[in-house]
Amino acid sequence: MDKYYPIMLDIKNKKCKVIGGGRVAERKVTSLLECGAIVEVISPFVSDKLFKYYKKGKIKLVQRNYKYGDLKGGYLVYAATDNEEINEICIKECRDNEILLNVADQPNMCDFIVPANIRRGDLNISISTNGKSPMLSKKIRIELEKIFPEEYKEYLEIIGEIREKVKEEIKDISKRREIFHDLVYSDVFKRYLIGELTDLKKALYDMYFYNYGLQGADINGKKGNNNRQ
Ligand SMILES: C[C@@]1(CC(=O)O)c2cc3[nH]c(cc4nc(cc5[nH]c(cc(n2)[C@H]1CCC(=O)O)[C@@](C)(CC(=O)O)[C@@H]5CCC(=O)O)C(CC(=O)O)=C4CCC(=O)O)c(CCC(=O)O)c3CC(=O)O
Ligand SMILES: NC(=O)C1=CN([C@@H]2O[C@H](COP(=O)(O)OP(=O)(O)OC[C@H]3O[C@@H](n4cnc5c(N)ncnc54)[C@H](O)[C@@H]3O)[C@@H](O)[C@H]2O)C=CC1
Repeated sequence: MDKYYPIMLDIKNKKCKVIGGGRVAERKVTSLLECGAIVEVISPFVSDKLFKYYKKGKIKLVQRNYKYGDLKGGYLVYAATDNEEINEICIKECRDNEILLNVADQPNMCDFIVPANIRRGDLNISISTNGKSPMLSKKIRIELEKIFPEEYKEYLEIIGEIREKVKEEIKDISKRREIFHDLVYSDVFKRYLIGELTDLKKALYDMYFYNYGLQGADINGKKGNNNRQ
């Protein structure tokens, strides 16, 4: 049975607490900030980057050792010290208060683990090895970044926009599904990536209108040619 259930969690404006201020804490804090969390770091010493975050008002800093009680009100907690005693107290506090916990150096004590992640606008690709090899997660992330370039952001924006239109304009669910299939499986985006097309938005809209708007006099019936694969 898989221990971990992958979900996309909305942590905007949620209080997330990180114990420790080293390289690992820094990585966790950075991704928490990217998702709009309210971040508090508890650590006697913090890295330069974390101190900059504090100076810019991006995080709250409690500059001392962690003690039981500090995690009150936390939504997610990360223990990123190199200290097993601290982990133990923190684990107890989180268990007592049903707070979800990530322990950087004790995967067996984690309620959740952090995957390697690629963002292309609203496209999110996460990779996890269930803790077996974070280095492998990182390597796969780097490989996938080449396969899924930045342009996916724009592509997804456009097909998301067209999808909303289709949902409004076309009542027949199976027809809608066909249109979404064609938008995603056509070679338009591939041609844009290799420079054969310059205006992606126009090409995708043209495809939609040609196949389902202008050509099909009856929007739910007749259909023009499409590039179904
Ligand atoms: C279980 C987990 C818990 C958690 O942290 O959530 C965990 C645990 C541990 N990591 C360790 C080591 C390393 N971690 C990295 C990197 C990352 N670690 C991340 C996640 C996770 N790490 C979770 C599982 C993810 C999964 O399921 O695959 C990533 C993906 C996400 C992130 O942290 O943001 C991020 C890559 C981000 C990116 O670049 O894309 C590197 C690589 C490097 O530093 O270059 C190394 C050194 C090489 C190696 O060991 O593989 C150690 C041993 C420490 C020691 O040796 O003492 C432990 C503890 C243990 O295993 O006992
Ligand atoms: N999960 C992951 O992705 C990885 C985990 N690790 C493990 O994570 C742990 C942390 O790694 P690094 O950030 O590189 O270590 P680090 O030594 O750079 O940072 C540890 C931080 O903990 C703080 N700290 C120590 N005692 C504390 C206390 N009582 N209360 C609050 N803060 C305290 C220190 O001030 C320091 O800022 C290590 O045990 C390491 O083995 C290491 C690499 C990756």
